[in-house]
Amino acid sequence: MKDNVKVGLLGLGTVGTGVVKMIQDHQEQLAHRVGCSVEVTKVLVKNVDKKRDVELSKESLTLDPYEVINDPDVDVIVEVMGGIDDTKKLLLDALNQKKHVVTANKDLVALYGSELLKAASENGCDFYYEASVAGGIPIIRGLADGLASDKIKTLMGIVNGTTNFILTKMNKEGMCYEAALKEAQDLGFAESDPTSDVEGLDAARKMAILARLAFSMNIELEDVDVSGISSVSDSDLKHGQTLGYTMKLIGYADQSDARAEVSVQPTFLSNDHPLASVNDEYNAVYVYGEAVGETMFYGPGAGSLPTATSIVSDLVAVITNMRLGVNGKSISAPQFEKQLKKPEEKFAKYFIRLHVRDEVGAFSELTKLFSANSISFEKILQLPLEEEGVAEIVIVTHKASMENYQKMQEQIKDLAVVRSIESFYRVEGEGAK
Ligand SMILES: NC(=O)C1=CN([C@@H]2O[C@H](COP(=O)(O)OP(=O)(O)OC[C@H]3O[C@@H](n4cnc5c(N)ncnc54)[C@H](OP(=O)(O)O)[C@@H]3O)[C@@H](O)[C@H]2O)C=CC1
Ligand SMILES: N[C@@H](CC=O)C(=O)O
Ligand code: NA
Repeated sequence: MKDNVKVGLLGLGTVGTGVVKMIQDHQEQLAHRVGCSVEVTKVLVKNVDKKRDVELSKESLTLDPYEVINDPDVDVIVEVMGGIDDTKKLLLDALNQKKHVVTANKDLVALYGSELLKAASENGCDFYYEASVAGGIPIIRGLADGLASDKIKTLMGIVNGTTNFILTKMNKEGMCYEAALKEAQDLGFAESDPTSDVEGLDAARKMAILARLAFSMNIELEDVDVSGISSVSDSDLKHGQTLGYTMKLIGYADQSDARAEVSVQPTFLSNDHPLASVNDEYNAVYVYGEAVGETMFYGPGAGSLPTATSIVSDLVAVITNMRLGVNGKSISAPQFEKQLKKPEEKFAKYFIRLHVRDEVGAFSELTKLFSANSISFEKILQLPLEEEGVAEIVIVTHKASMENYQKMQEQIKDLAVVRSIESFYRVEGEGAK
């Protein structure tokens, strides 16, 4: 075993800077853990003249990725530059050069994680990606190691800090959506184009990665049903609060009878669900295992040092494997063939807010339609609106199948008493699993 492991870094931005700081500041502890020193020797950047927050020799910076990847002295590549297709090519080239890879890149892992893991194993290399989901929370390791003995039934995650920050500000401080988004951008949580945060794509990528691992099935990004928070209104939040719910953007993954469903959608959580009190930019993943029951992983989902913690812990794992001579030996292929639930196999409760004509028989029309589709009411609110002759009705249903909801949604538009369907949200977290 070498007495000095050399790391090539692709990217020296928010996360890359944290990685260099941690390796430098925790050197003594790292050396004790892995039995050798660890050093960042080559770093890819876009601009070598930019002022950096860490001390690195100017000669270690390069504009050419292949100066890092082809360097025979570099043992491990840490990818913290972002990007998809070009970055995938770089990482495949690195693996083919027998370099181990650690990445924080959720966009890439969600789309090409299986391919990269396969290439790693064929080359006898490690490919680790803890930082790609929920930044500093050890959720990948939690599923892959901590809960390896269990059968995971359900995952529910708040895995996007930006949307959790926005919803918390709207809920607790009455801030408007636009102002809350601006603050999340100013604080640096949001992606450069925040559309992927607010429309749920960032969370969908993370849920695809988690569901693939938890269910050992090749779940792909396109298997995730996605909707974001951009149309959540103050009225929805207010009615939710009245009924004892908190709105969160929830990534939901569940498997029953070897069939999986994965979605990301704004969801009303019962206030007593543990995820309901995860606020601001924090992330959390609730995991229900058949044997263990309920567990929850909580912490910072982004940020320089939290994310670097996961990267450097992955480095510790790679170097430990080097010492033991077992790199690339972990099983990466999924155990099960992918099977997804059909709409008639997906069950949930829903919150529905409608504007209806306030006239005799309106309610009985609604009741007839819901019961024709085998959907029963659990909670109902009716409130007058400012406009004469129009009332707002909020219904929370008992659990029913997605197939029945879809039929009801199609038919409700044709009811003469219904003026508009204002919103429709999943409800979770009430009652036993
Ligand atoms: N920020 C966070 O909290 C989290 C980020 N991630 C992921 O980590 C990765 C990095 O994120 P972050 O540190 O925030 O990103 P930044 O934009 O802060 O940093 C990107 C770095 O990569 C360099 N870079 C980017 N493209 C190229 C290129 N084509 N050639 C050379 N250098 C390049 C930039 O160089 P230069 O400095 O010269 O401009 C910069 O140093 C992303 O995949 C992100 O999704 C994951 C979890 C949390
Ligand atoms: N934009 C992301 C950053 C981390 O992945 C988020 O808001 O969670
Ligand atoms: Na993580």
